[in-house]
Amino acid sequence: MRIAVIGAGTIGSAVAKALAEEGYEVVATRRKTSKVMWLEDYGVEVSNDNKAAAEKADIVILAVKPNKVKKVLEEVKPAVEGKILISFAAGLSLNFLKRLTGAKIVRAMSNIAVLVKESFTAYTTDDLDKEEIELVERIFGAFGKCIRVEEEYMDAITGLSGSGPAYASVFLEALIYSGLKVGLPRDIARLAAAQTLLGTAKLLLETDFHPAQVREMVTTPGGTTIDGIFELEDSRFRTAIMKAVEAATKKSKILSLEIK
Ligand SMILES: NC(=O)C1=CN([C@@H]2O[C@H](COP(=O)(O)OP(=O)(O)OC[C@H]3O[C@@H](n4cnc5c(N)ncnc54)[C@H](OP(=O)(O)O)[C@@H]3O)[C@@H](O)[C@H]2O)C=CC1
Ligand SMILES: O=C(O)[C@@H]1CCC=N1
Repeated sequence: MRIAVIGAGTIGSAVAKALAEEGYEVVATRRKTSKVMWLEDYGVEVSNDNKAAAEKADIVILAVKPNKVKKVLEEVKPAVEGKILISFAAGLSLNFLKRLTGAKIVRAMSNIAVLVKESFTAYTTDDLDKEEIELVERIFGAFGKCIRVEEEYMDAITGLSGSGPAYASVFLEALIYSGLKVGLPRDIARLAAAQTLLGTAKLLLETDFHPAQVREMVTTPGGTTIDGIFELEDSRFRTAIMKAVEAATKKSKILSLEIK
């Protein structure tokens, strides 16, 4: 199975590395190839020839920015005819992508945790048979967890879990920073913050606890946590997160309108 990753930038290079580590034959393209020569250490072939890469591949993954998709698809159109084409471009619909190629389209949204095989990938398609779905899910399995969803959810997924590592990182940065404020050394603050977020996420994934239950379990009456929660509520922390996800979702929706 040979996979071409077109657009080996932030997410494309992470995807190429993850697939190569899983044993797939991978070619990754971008114009400034010097920036990703490190991928060769993982057995990835690096190239600046999208057309040749797509021609030789069984499956093509598109990881260029949304505003570059049209140009790249014009270039590789004959080469991807009838092949599975997975697009990671935010906002671009199945219909938009289908109008540009005769490929079997999968619209997907992953996140940067591909780098540690803990990504969340949601995808939608109406072109693939059962075997092809299995194939695509095996590919996404190299990145972490994956689910198939209706296309109507893809913009919301983009706003929540595609962009999510950025929100989580802002929260982590704030936790680490506050650790410094209350006197912790940097390395201890970093470890305490990251492990706490990881542990809490695991609690949700491995038990049936609702986050509100976890919050209640931690909040000892008259104890320390309630003083922290009081400050968070006063700062409308949950409203801020909801506004962030809503704004990113809206942006995903307008991207395809902008790139008509
Ligand atoms: N970053 C993330 O966490 C996520 C991003 N995405 C999606 O992935 C896509 C890429 O995002 P991101 O990785 O952040 O962006 P980057 O800018 O880091 O990567 C895009 C890459 O595309 C390359 N590129 C541009 N034009 C061409 C071309 N004609 N042929 C081949 N390669 C080209 C660029 O390299 P060069 O200039 O050298 O050609 C660049 O490295 C977007 O559509 C985004 O919506 C999806 C999920 C998560
Ligand atoms: O910011 C972006 O547009 C991309 C899509 C999801 C994460 N990064």
